Amino acid sequence: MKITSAKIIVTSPGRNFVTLKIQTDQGVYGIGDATLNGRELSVVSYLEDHVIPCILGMDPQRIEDIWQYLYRGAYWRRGPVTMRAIAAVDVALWDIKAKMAGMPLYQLLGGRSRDRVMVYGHANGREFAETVDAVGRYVDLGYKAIRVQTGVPGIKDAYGVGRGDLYYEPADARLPSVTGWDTRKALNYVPKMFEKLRETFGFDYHLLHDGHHRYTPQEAANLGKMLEPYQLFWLEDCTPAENQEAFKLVRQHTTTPLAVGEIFNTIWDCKDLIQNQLIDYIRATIVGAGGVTHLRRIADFASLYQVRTGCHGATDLSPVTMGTALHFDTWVPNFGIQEYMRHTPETDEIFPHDYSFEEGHLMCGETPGHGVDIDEKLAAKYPYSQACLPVARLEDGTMWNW
Ligand SMILES: O=C(O)C(=O)C[C@H](O)[C@H](O)CO
Ligand SMILES: [Mg+2]
Repeated sequence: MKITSAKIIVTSPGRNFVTLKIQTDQGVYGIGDATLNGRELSVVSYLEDHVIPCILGMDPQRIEDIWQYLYRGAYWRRGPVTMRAIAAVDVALWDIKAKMAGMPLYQLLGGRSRDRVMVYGHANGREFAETVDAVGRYVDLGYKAIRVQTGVPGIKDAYGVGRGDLYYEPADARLPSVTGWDTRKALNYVPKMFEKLRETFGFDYHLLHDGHHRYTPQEAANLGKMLEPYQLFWLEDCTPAENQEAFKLVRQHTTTPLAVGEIFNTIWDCKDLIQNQLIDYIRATIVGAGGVTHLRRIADFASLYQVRTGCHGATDLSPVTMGTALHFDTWVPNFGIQEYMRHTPETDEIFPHDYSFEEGHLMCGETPGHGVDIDEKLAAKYPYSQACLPVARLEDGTMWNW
């Protein structure tokens, strides 16, 4: 069996998506997601210039070998561009293998570990009342777990707020727009928000919060401690994780569960965090961390330390990643939760899929493969349009982490 062609489809139904379609000499094709929000064309170039020429003629059944070839063979390892390109190939090959086997992907991975996959949605508001209303809408939609971000008085465009409710989109301008940050103001406001939410909705719902890399380890420890009475499912990205040791300080001071990893590319980014049990949930995802082949390696390693999965699932990950992640989540023994921000109806139309939502859970379908396809004619109607993620500055103008 041979790979006969590989084609890249860029489409922008409100946001950019990069999809790789691999064709074989047996007439079976597979698709993979290669979207890197705000840097889409860099992955397109990496695929076109360096990856596709190498894989043409290879045997698509040799998924592991092709993964190793693309990872080791480049000599230059890791990084978001390289690992997304590898992920796109890997997912397309798993799609092909599962289609050839006539099985939904989760069966190839080892079969079902659960009936359905608990997901969390994103609620946000500019202040308390609006945020409480937003959470209420998610409760009405049936969600059992809700990530909550709130505007903070005095902070311009606080992270995760005011960029859409069901269809959140942070990449909003050709050049990065400038948002603000003030840790003191956030620390004053965020715990009060969760107090209000627990008063209103009780403790039956899972609540989550994303610090989006804004706090120092000491500040993150303080936040985690203040949030303890509200029993969060997790506090995400409470401090930047390039220095994995930084989480020791946070861990020593709080029992609030910690999640990290949506920007991780390989097992090496989280090795110390996992083996030192500094986190509870690993957020690495299919498209970000080298596809099914590598994410499985991370999850298996994490299982040794009782760290559970919580795959990134923002809308900049296309339905191809969501569909594949749901097969992965259905199989993976140490599953925690799956993030689920809804794609717009236009996006769903371009990417027909067989997964479905019910009572706060997603279910993958039984179609052979990962269950997601692409309508190329429709995709062509939405040409690429450059959009960048914002940046953040402190009040005195200092650059901070967005
Ligand atoms: O979904 C999350 O937890 C995020 O932090 C979303 C990111 O800001 C988004 O994926 C950036 O493109
Ligand atoms: Mg996040």
